[in-house]
Amino acid sequence: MNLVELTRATVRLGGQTVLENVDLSVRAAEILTIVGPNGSGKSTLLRTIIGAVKPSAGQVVRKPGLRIGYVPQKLHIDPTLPLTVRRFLSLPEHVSDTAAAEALDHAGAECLSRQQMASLSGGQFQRVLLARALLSKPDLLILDEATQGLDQPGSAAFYRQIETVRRELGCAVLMVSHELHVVMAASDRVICLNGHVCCEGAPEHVASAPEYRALFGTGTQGALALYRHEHNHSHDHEHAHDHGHSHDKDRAAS
Ligand SMILES: Nc1ncnc2c1ncn2[C@@H]1O[C@H](COP(=O)(O)OP(=O)(O)OP(=O)(O)O)[C@@H](O)[C@H]1O
Repeated sequence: MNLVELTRATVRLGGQTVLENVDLSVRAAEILTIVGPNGSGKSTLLRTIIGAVKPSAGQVVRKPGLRIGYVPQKLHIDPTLPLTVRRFLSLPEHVSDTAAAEALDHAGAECLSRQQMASLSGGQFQRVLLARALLSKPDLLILDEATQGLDQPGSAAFYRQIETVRRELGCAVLMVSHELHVVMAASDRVICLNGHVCCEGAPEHVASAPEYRALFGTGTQGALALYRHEHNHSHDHEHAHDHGHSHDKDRAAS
């Protein structure tokens, strides 16, 4: 069974139709990315998937017992508040030292436990938010513009960590980002949204679809061509899902 299944989901907010007849499935262990221009309904779609927004028509079915981990865009913490990473992970519910250490380890933040939240860099802060999302051992990890404010190497490193998380924990990942070529290269499947699903499929397929080009132009073609080339020559790499050329992807991204 798919983790989440939307069937002809329509969402109206404030008298406006934000999503119309959206069909979407999230499959186990896949990395699925939603791209779309500003105001195209990406955040609303995530909120519908989580269950925070109810569709006015159509259906949303979540796998029974589905555990969702959510990494927000940002979280404001009063910089004058003394709060270590370890204590932050135990808010609002206490977690064991072992669980906290494991989550930090998976998020690539194992050495941050004793640091003050206020002293973290943007990239370290996002990794701590990722660790917090992993505490619930999610089947589905959702990231909404989780690299906003990070520079390009920082974002690329964060997406590499997401690929590692998926490989180590086997969770599905659903993300929204404006960094089209970086996230698309890291995805198994891409959905292009503009109130409705314009097109979907493998990153290469979406990047060359007329609907996608009409919305975003052809700016990502070079990066995706490089990605496809590397992908086709990845036989000597270790993991089917770890395309094994993250550095090439970073280069493509820069
Ligand atoms: N609670 C709400 N009430 C009324 N309108 C809303 C509400 N939430 C979102 N909208 C409208 O729905 C549309 C889609 O918003 P949404 O935030 O889902 O888009 P988005 O693709 O995530 O945008 P961005 O890329 O700018 O973050 C916008 O026109 C927005 O004004």
